[in-house]
Amino acid sequence: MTSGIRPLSVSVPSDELAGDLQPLPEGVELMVWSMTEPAPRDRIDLVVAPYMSMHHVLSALNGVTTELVQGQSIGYEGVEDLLPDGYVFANASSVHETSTAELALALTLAAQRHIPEFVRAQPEGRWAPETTASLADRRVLLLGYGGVGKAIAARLAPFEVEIVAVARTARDEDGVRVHAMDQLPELLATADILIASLPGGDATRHLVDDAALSALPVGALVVNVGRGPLIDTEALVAHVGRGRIRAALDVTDPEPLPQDHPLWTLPGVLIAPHVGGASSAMRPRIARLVKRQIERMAAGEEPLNVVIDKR
Ligand SMILES: O=CC(=O)O
Repeated sequence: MTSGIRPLSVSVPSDELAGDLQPLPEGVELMVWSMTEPAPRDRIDLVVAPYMSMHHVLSALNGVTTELVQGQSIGYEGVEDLLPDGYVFANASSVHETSTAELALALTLAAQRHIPEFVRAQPEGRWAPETTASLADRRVLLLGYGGVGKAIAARLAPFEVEIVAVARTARDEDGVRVHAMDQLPELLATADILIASLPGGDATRHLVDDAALSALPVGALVVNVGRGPLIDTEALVAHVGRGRIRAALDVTDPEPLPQDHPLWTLPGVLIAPHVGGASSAMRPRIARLVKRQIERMAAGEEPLNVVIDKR
C-alpha cells in the first residue's frame, strides 16, 4: 500500500493484536477497544470484535459510526439479531479452518488409539498393552463439507481411510463424494467415524439425534468440532452410556459443560473445551485478515468475508 491512502481508524480488542498489526500504513490510526467500556470515538471505520464472546459486546456499537465489524470466529450465531441496523459484519472463516481440522484429527486419532487411557495409566506406572481401534481402513463420514470439512478431508487423506461427506448440496469435490442430507441415515449405518463440522443454528440443531445415533454401528466414534447443539446431548449420553458408541467433542451443549455433567465421566468420551480454532496460528492469521481488510477499505473495495449486511 502506498502512502496518501484514505485515512482510516481501526480498533482491536487487545494490545497483542495491535502489536501483530505493526507496521501499519501511514494514515491508519489504531486504538485498543475491548468493547466492554464506552467507545473511545464516535467514528471507528473498522472495529475488530473480541474472540468468541462478541455477542456480549455488540450493543457497545450503538452510536459508533463504522464501516465494518470484524469478528474473530467462523461461527456468528446470535450476531444477526444483535447487530444494530446500519452495520456490516464479517466473520473469520479463513482463519480457523486449519486449526479446527488439526484438532478434529487429534481427537480422532487420540480416541481411536486410546491415548486418554494411556495418559491415565502413566502416573500409576501401569503398563497395560491393548489392541486399539485404528484410523486406517475405517470409513469416515464428514457431516459438513465447508472450509473446515474440506480441511479435515485433506488431512485425513494420507491415513488410508475411506472418506464420504454429507452436506446441503450433493456434489463431487476434491475427489470426495458429497451426498445430500437425505442420505444421512444410510451413510451413518456404514460409518466407523462421524466427524461433524457444521455451523450452529436452527437448521442444524439435533441433526444427530437419537435415531441418527442408533443408525451408527456398534463401536463407532462421533467427533464434533462444529457446534454442540448439532448433537442431541441427552441421546449421546444414553448411547455412550450403553457402550454402543464413543465420542470426542471439542464443542458441547451446553457450553461450558457444567462440572457435574455426565459427559465428563462417561467412559469413551474425550472432551476438549472448545479450542479448535484457538491455536498459536490464530492471532497472526487474524492480523493478516485485518490487514487485508484495511487495504481493501483504504482502496474503496468491498471487505472480505461479509456474512451480515444491515446497511
Ligand atoms: O468456534 C470457533 C469459530 O466459530 O471460529
